[in-house]
Amino acid sequence: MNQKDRMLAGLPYKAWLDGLTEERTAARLLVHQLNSLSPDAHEERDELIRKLLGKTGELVHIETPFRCDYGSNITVGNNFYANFNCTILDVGKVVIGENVMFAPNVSLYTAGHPVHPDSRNSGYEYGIAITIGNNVWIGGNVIVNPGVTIGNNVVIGAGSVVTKNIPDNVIAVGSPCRVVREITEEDRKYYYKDREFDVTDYK
Ligand SMILES: CC(=O)SCCNC(=O)CCNC(=O)[C@H](O)C(C)(C)COP(=O)(O)OP(=O)(O)OC[C@H]1O[C@@H](n2cnc3c(N)ncnc32)[C@H](O)[C@@H]1OP(=O)(O)O
Repeated sequence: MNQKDRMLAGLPYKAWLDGLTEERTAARLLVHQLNSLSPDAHEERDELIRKLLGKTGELVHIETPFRCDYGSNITVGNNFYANFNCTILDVGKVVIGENVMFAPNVSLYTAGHPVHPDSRNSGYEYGIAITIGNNVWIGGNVIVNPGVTIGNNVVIGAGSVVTKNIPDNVIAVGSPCRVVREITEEDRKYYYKDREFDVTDYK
């Protein structure tokens, strides 16, 4: 296995060997182009995002600045929105489902280093895949750590550090992020706390 195969398999690998530095440089050039676009350059932005990311659904809107390591290890489903300053360290695979929204400053870190200083100084590091389900809203300033899977129909509260898997149909918050409650049919009525929808095209 070369270092890229090791990286994508979640094994310890060296990030500067076997063409990985060159791949990151190529991605950084695309990211730089993306982040330098005029806000009204909608088509160019869409094209660059599709060139940068591995696979993308139909509607994908990423506000700039956006940062990632490779881009090619990120798969995004249909109807994805990321607000300003999203950082995805995709040395491991990142799979994002359909209808997913990120608030500002969301960071997905597949990358990490051994905790023992001697092991860390060996230069070996790792990437462990992150998976995010369908219909997920991630609040502002959330960090998702290596290896985490977030289920379907989940809300992650602002400022959370997600260190463990989160099941389907829940609200989870905090550092470390923990489930606070299930999302139920009762929630359908409200748009914010106890404020009910007053519109006719959605109830
Ligand atoms: C140079 C670079 O760019 S690196 C890329 C960026 N990557 C990162 O920033 C990842 C940083 N990694 C972390 O935060 C990791 O969680 C580490 C290294 C601290 C994990 O250390 P470990 O010894 O494996 O801790 P472990 O995962 O077993 O967690 C122990 C407890 O601390 C909690 N915990 C772990 N990390 C955090 C955190 N960052 N914030 C809050 N709680 C945390 C866990 O939930 C767990 O809680 P519990 O005992 O209540 O279940």
